[in-house]
Amino acid sequence: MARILIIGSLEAELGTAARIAAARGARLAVAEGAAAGLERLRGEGADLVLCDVMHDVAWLIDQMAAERMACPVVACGRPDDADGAVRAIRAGAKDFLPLPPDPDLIAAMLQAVAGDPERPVVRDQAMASLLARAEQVARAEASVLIMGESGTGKEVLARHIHAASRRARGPFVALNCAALPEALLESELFGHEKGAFSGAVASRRGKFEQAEGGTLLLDEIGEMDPRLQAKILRAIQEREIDRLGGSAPVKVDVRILAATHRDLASEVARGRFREDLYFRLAVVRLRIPALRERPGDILPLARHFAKRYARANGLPQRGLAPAAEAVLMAHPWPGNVRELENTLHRAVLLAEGSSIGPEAIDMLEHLPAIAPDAVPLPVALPVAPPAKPVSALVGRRMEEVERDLILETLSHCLGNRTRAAEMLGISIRTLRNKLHEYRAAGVTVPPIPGQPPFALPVG
Ligand SMILES: Nc1ncnc2c1ncn2[C@@H]1O[C@H](COP(=O)(O)OP(=O)(O)OP(=O)(O)O)[C@@H](O)[C@H]1O
Repeated sequence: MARILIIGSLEAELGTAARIAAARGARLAVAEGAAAGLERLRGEGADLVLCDVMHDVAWLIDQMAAERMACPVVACGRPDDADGAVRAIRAGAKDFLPLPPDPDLIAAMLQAVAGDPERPVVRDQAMASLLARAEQVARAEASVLIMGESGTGKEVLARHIHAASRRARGPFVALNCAALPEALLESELFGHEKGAFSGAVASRRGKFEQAEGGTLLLDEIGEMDPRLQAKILRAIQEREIDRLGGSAPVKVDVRILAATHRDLASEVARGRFREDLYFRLAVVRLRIPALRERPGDILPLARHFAKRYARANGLPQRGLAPAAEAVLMAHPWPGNVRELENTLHRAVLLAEGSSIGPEAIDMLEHLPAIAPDAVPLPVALPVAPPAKPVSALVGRRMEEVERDLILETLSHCLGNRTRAAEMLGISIRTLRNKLHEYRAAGVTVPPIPGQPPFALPVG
């Protein structure tokens, strides 16, 4: 369940955004202004902040950075307030949500921060027995280590364990340990006292305290620095944590789930992961098979995503043609469920007939990530439909291929930045920076839907 902090008045159109988010299961908190919002973030944290551009978004973002808070901020305002939008984006807002809000955009934002609230789709026997085991261990209090390749559904499984546990009514808090530099990760996890570092003007509770009575997922734990590994071990063993700069430990009642795509046992053997922490975390180990190891899940998942993305895009529901099913079954899915999801998202947008045919199944080739600040690429660049093998791209410059892919994806998404970034597996900010570069080089960029092309010069 996503925890959203809304900064602004609910009487205006922001209230509509709040109602849509609440109807989709988000847990809401409201603050009247940026200072009050910051105060709530120090206390309870949030997965996402929606801030009306009437308030000082730039101050809020600066303050959050100074206090080492990593939560994304989305600015909201009238679509004709281009100045407000530009200011907010320049200040570091992740996105601009035009009001009145588009329910699909809110759904996409919620999904991006909190994953899919639905039950995992499972058909293959390998996965069904894993799910049964997960439900069985959910009721215990032991830590669980979830292993599996990237995109196999580790976070989905963690949420399922939380939902099936006695802590289901408590919060589920997730933190990606690979996404943050060490200092930021430390204060995200443990919080800090006033004066702990130069920007710490007030005390703040970290994720451990925010997850009180619930579950904390430490995603990509294999990437964690050994110093922080020691602190996590202490939190599990002693059930208490130390805020940065704190003088007394704080008791915490939190169940820890950890996920990794690495083979942690061999990380231990290489001296890169603490053995004692490994044994603490791995009381129960669940390994999610790669999608190619559970072919029985491919078509049920594909149908599920086809339905979901048709609904999200306001398109008619279409089934998969047998030839399209054959293409899906023949692919090895190195990017696992996330790759399948992106493929079906594209297919729903590309399909033209009464069913989704093989021509709409447009697999991506797997090349190394290009953008250095992109989120780990679940499916990599560039596009190579079956009729255009990757060899056709040989001789072209990487940045040129990347540009074509980005612009093409954006026009498939009818200019919708949030969806395009999601499909490309990069952050909205990376997408925006790229578009800005292209525009500066004189390339035509599809406008934001419902806005004139010049309204938002930053993309
Ligand atoms: N069984 C499933 N049913 C429905 N959706 C799924 C399932 N498994 C994965 N997904 C979807 O696939 C995407 C990737 O899943 P998830 O983020 O849980 O993978 P992950 O293994 O945690 O990835 P990473 O290692 O990159 O963090 C998500 O959008 C998720 O909703």
